[in-house]
Amino acid sequence: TMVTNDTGIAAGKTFDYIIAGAGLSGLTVGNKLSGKGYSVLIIEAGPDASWNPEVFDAEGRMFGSKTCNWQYPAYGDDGKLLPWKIDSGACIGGSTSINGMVWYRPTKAELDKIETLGNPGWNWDNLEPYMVAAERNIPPDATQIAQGAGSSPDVHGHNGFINTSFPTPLRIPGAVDLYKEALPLVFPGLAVGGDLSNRTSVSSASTMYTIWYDTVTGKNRRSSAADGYLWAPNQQRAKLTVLATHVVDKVLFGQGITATGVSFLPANGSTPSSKTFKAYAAKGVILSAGSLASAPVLERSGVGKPSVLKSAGITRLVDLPGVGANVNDQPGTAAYALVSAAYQNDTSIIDNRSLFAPEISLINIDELWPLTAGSFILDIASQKGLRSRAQALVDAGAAVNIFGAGAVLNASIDLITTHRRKLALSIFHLHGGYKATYLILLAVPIVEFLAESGSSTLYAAFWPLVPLSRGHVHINSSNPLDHPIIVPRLLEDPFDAAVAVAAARASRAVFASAPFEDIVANAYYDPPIGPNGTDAEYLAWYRKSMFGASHWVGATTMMPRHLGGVVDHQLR
Ligand SMILES: Cc1cc2nc3c(=O)[nH]c(=O)nc-3n(C[C@H](O)[C@H](O)[C@H](O)COP(=O)(O)OP(=O)(O)OC[C@H]3O[C@@H](n4cnc5c(N)ncnc54)[C@H](O)[C@@H]3O)c2cc1C
Repeated sequence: TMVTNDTGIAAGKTFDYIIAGAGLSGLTVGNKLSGKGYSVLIIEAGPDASWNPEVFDAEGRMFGSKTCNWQYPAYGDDGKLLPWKIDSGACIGGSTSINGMVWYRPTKAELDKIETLGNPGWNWDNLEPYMVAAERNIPPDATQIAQGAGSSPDVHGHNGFINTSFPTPLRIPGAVDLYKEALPLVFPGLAVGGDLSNRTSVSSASTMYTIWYDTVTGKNRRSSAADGYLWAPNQQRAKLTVLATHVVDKVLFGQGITATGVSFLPANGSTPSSKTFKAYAAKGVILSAGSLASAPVLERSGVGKPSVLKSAGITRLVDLPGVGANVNDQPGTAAYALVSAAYQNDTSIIDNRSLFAPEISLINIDELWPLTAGSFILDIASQKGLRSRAQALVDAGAAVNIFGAGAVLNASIDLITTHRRKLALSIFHLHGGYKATYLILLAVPIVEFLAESGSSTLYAAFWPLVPLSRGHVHINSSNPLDHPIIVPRLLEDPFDAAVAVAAARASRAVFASAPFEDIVANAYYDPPIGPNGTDAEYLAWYRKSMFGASHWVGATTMMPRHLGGVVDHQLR
């Protein structure tokens, strides 16, 4: 495999495929296509940082580091800069060179919904073999198992390219024990286990990461997409070229809007016009510049929302308003409890390691708002008005699970998912408040809850997992070296706000629970909002302290065009 910064390797040349972005998607697809004998050029804006311990040492990275990080600015609706920046990988390996490395599988219900959204074939049964093929799972050893790690071998691959394992040694086993005890008290019904990839029976477990333990150096090492698919000695390819430190400007189009190649330029220039080069693709161009950069490439190429293209002075080729719309990330924050003096130096409770989130929980809606007699879900079920309204939605092709009088109505979920914001709002109007949204979110976890330790604290980081709020990313000019304008609009939707407040309250309850009695000196340390704090107080704090959880999706959505989609089920 050729990895180079030399423009001449690509300028004016023709390849079977050209790929924009050497991150998770670009490297994986580039590896597979070149492995089948196609000539492939991957153009990556960032450098090769394989030498950098911040990238290869799994614990070498500090939170907020600028190495290999775009740190995109984020804006409010009012055009003002937000106080936090957006982390996104900016070197070979993309975000897998800087991410939290947390590894677990989605549920079948979640994956199957991608298909019902209008994407034939995108379901659990078809995707599961690829999950198996990607992974080389290293089971926990006896010490790790004794400390709460577990492994269900049949929910892992064992011969793939990405190493996954528990860290050596496991982090804060004493505190994790307490978390495992306390979490089900606060989230009744939460199933604690050892392996979070076993999603049929486990929703809280010690964390596995995309890492492997190097016995020579005694360090945990990051297993990035580059590690698995580019640098690995047994993955070298005669026909794969990676051009680093070059930015893809546009896709070149021929007749019938067929992609014929790309224009690109060195990443360190400031005026693009004089330094733009072209490379040609005989079979296809693949955009994999990440969820916040692929949409801008499309817009610069003349594909997007007409008003955006017009104000950037770009000639329109395709009117596709979904480009850059529908952006969403999970709004995260963290709440801290002060650890009592006696435990301040106990490394089984508090440590200084930078592997994120030793225990992770995925909270279902009925664990956040328990389903008890008299709770709103039973109220809703007994309300005739909602039943008939919901029936109307079902008749219109919506997917609604209505639990009432022992009956469960299930239907296609097309409409409710694709228009879920609209339908959620119409249900709101019927019943007021967010509670009715319960109807459409029963099947998937709605909060991710990470149990952690700080320097003198224990803390929980958390976020609504399926936010209904939507933001956008668009170009501001035709200059490919300018950052796009990203407007996240986190926590705009009332349902997201309700989930956020409930998660924040629950985090305090965890540290105020009996298992933490001896360990915690102040469960309400930061924020200093006590047990009687109002929802408004919690929400105000949440909005002030929140950041994007770095799981951005949506700007080039795969779904039918009439629903706002950008690519079809074959990613075209
Ligand atoms: C801080 C952080 C923590 C995360 N934690 C986790 C985690 O713990 N577990 C998990 O599963 N996921 C995590 N993720 C998410 C995961 O890493 C991403 O979902 C995944 O890497 C996305 O893959 P991608 O190929 O779409 O984009 P990326 O991997 O980001 O790759 C995109 C590449 O395109 C390049 N590029 C951008 N613009 C251009 C251009 N114009 N021309 C050429 N190249 C360009 C970028 O430099 C980058 O290398 C995290 C992400 C971040 C940022």
